[in-house]
Amino acid sequence: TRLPAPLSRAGRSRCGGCLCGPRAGVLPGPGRAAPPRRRRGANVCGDRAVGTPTWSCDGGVASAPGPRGFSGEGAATRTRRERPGTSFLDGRESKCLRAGSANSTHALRSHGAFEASLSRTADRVWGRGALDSGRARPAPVARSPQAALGQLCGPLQAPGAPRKETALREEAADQQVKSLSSVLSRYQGFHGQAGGRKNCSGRGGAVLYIRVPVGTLVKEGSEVVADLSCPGAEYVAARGGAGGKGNRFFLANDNRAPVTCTPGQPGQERVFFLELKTVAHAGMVGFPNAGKSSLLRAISNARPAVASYPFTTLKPHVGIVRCDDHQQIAVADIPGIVRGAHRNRGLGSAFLRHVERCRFLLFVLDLSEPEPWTQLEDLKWELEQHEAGLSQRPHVVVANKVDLPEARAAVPRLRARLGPSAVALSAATGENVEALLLRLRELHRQHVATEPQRGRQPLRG
Ligand SMILES: Nc1nc2c(ncn2[C@@H]2O[C@H](COP(=O)(O)OP(=O)(O)OP(=O)(O)O)[C@@H](O)[C@H]2O)c(=O)[nH]1
Ligand SMILES: [Mg+2]
Repeated sequence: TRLPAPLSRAGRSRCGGCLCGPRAGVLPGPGRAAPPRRRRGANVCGDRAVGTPTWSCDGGVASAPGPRGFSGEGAATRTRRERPGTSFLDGRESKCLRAGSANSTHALRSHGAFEASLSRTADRVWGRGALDSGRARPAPVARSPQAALGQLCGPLQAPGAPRKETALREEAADQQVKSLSSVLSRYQGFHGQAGGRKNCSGRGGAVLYIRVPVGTLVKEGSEVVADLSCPGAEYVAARGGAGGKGNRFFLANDNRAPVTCTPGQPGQERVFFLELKTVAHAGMVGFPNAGKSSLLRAISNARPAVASYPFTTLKPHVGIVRCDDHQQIAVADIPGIVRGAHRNRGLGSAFLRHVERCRFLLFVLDLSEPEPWTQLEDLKWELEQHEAGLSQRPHVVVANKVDLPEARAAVPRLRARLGPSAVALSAATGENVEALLLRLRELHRQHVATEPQRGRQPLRG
């Protein structure tokens, strides 16, 4: 009659007289404790099938495929351990293996010229080497993109653990980038390195910068998470997962030669929508054919298209006006607005978002039209429909085409209606353009005096 195997202190049966715990090839179920680690020199047992996670009492077992070197149930001694790889953890050495974190980013550009969407999927890199018990199994992480959205994958490392490998994904506002067309449709981050021998930590993954134009709004769903409105502004879009723990982490009095490591955690997965709002000091607002593009050509080096048909300009152009005192004023030529634009007439009001960022406005009226002052009322009405208070920003009223006889005749009536501050000029001939530049300079000076100093935002909080 075979006697039942003696019980260990933990209440588990020993096999073959050695001190090992559950038999190799058996996964510890819920509520069942992981096997204790074997002291050096203790007996080893366990049969195993290749590809099945297994345990041995000394913890020197890898995930699939299973390690070699142990065979036979109840084998009394271990004669030699074969290394499954160059970085296999040897029970006689203290080494640190770490898993790098990995991330990848997808971007889907939408139809609009100023919108793009970014999404990321997390990748994972498992630690090389051995996993020996349930304790070393990685925590389950959400796999579906929806479940993983906004998730910072991987727990923070315990004190004393090797340095966390973190890969950052960032967006940086760059003045050299003029549109979102340079933003690619997919980004993949850099992996952290695996740890090495002699207690060496792996190098963290490098920072991947995505350069976007100044004025980019970063949205996550409908929520605005970052407003990169000043040069050099940065936003950490996604963080890499924490690195794995090397076997040094598992060093204990009863385990002087740990051969356990943990894998790195998957990185963060987030989906962004990028929206560009043109940033300029002054925005030119007017009806189609009022002469906005012609005026921008007259006061700056910008060369927007000019034609005698409405809606020549379909996207904003920014020109730089250089003043005598070396100040530079950015002036944006906004596509024409018609009555009912807020009800989607004409080009609609989508591009009015570019006006939101302008510190002051130039209302450009076509003085050759009958009753040009009504244009001003309509323009202000449309701005108010888009955003309350938008029409109240500091502004200059510009009456264009004064070179035409009917326009010149309308100047006194215009002044009577709008006051003497309205600037009557001709973009075509350059008549009285200096008066507009002086007004621009004055508005810019007021803006600089009132605008709070905004420096470069910190990279990490
Ligand atoms: N006579 C005269 N014609 C002008 C003047 N400024 C512009 N024009 C003409 O007006 C027409 C429209 O000029 P644009 O500069 O394209 O007008 P716009 O406001 O940019 O028009 P959209 O881009 O459609 O909104 C062109 O045929 C210009 O030559 C001006 O000062 N005098
Ligand atoms: Mg134009």
